[in-house]
Amino acid sequence: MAVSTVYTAQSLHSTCSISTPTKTHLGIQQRQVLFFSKKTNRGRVRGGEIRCSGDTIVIGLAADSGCGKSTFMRRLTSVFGGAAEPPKGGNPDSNTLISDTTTVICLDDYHSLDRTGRKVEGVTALDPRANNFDLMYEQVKALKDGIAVDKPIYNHVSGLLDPPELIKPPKILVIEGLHPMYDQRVRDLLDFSIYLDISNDVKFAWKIQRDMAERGHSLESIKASIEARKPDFDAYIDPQKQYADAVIEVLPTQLIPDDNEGKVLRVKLIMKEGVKYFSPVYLFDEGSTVSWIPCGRKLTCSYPGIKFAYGPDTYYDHEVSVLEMDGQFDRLDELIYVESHLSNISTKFYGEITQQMLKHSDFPGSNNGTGLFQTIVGLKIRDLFEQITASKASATLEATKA
Ligand SMILES: Nc1ncnc2c1ncn2[C@@H]1O[C@H](COP(=O)(O)OP(=O)(O)OP(=O)(O)O)[C@@H](O)[C@H]1O
Ligand SMILES: O=C(CO)[C@H](O)[C@H](O)COP(=O)(O)O
Repeated sequence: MAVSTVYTAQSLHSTCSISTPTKTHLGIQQRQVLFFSKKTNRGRVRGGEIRCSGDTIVIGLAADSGCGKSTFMRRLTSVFGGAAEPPKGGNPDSNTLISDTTTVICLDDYHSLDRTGRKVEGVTALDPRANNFDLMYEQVKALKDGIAVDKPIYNHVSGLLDPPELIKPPKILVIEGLHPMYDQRVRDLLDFSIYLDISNDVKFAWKIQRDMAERGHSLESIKASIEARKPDFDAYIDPQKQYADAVIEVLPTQLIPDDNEGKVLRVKLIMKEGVKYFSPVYLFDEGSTVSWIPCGRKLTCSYPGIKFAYGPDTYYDHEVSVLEMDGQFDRLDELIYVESHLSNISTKFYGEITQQMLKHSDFPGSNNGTGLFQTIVGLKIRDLFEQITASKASATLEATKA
């Protein structure tokens, strides 16, 4: 049946269309509703069907394991205020984090093979054959359409697939994990996508630090696990960065010749041009090529100092703007000096980036470009969300007037 008019009902918090041939006004339509299910977001009206699409925006965050996704998610959630918690009263090993505005689901939950299954089949978790992309697509689409889903849980403690958990459509759904941009159907549902591109040397250093200190793994077993994953990482995970709207690339510093300590990092924020609702951040002058050493009277820098760069470039044949920071901050409160030279940062007040960075100074990467750029991307996502919401609201208003 053809959709002929747009229906808005305050109780539904979504935009709904009715397949009736007559153009009707809100009051009449409310009398026409015969049945409506909030679970499926569908119902019947006299002479037709009602279908609602939700207001959920979907963000994809791709990276290999141990590359800072959880840290990034904590920064993003904090931009919206409120803490993110696992679903109340649910599975204690749930991978989901829910706050007032955001729900973060981990795509490991769509592993179709559990740990034993992968061993038997001889595949890694990065291999598409170990993941259920049909279900991932159906459930992300349902949530985007405002429909709750029973999502499976992959239990990282037991290595088994646990009974599903109910996920309701949030304002912002973040799908984070190995493959948010691998399947074109899922990719097409994303309103914005991010790839955390950690160079091999840095990834190795982070993994050793975490898996040895926190998980009791030996150096040899960590090396073996990284080597075993590498071919599948190169084949299935890394290529997704070509689709990302923003890439945070983490490399060894260039400020220390032949550095092999991996403590000082050079971080690039690669921002695609022409993405709807996203205007890349710039330093001093949009579109110019800039190199800036901010150390001196207003920014304290110990060895090896700090260097920023900004300029246009191409990335996988796309036009991009790249902002780069090499080095680390000695005093986070002085970050305001750098912040005041950046534009298009989508802050709500002067110094918001600095405030966010100070608030989470204990998070990994708070003194370097990883923390700074993750915070900036968080602010850009808030801005994108506000723009999409405003544009949907005005489209609905126009449609009800028609
Ligand atoms: N910006 C950073 N600077 C330094 N170390 C970092 C940074 N981000 C993450 N790490 C290190 O990497 C480890 C993994 O980070 P995090 O838990 O955020 O990654 P993840 O991608 O969510 O991992 P997983 O998918 O395996 O759960 C941290 O314990 C920390 O040691
Ligand atoms: O790449 C991963 C994503 O986090 C994990 O290795 C994958 O999910 C398998 O988990 P586990 O090692 O706990 O069985």
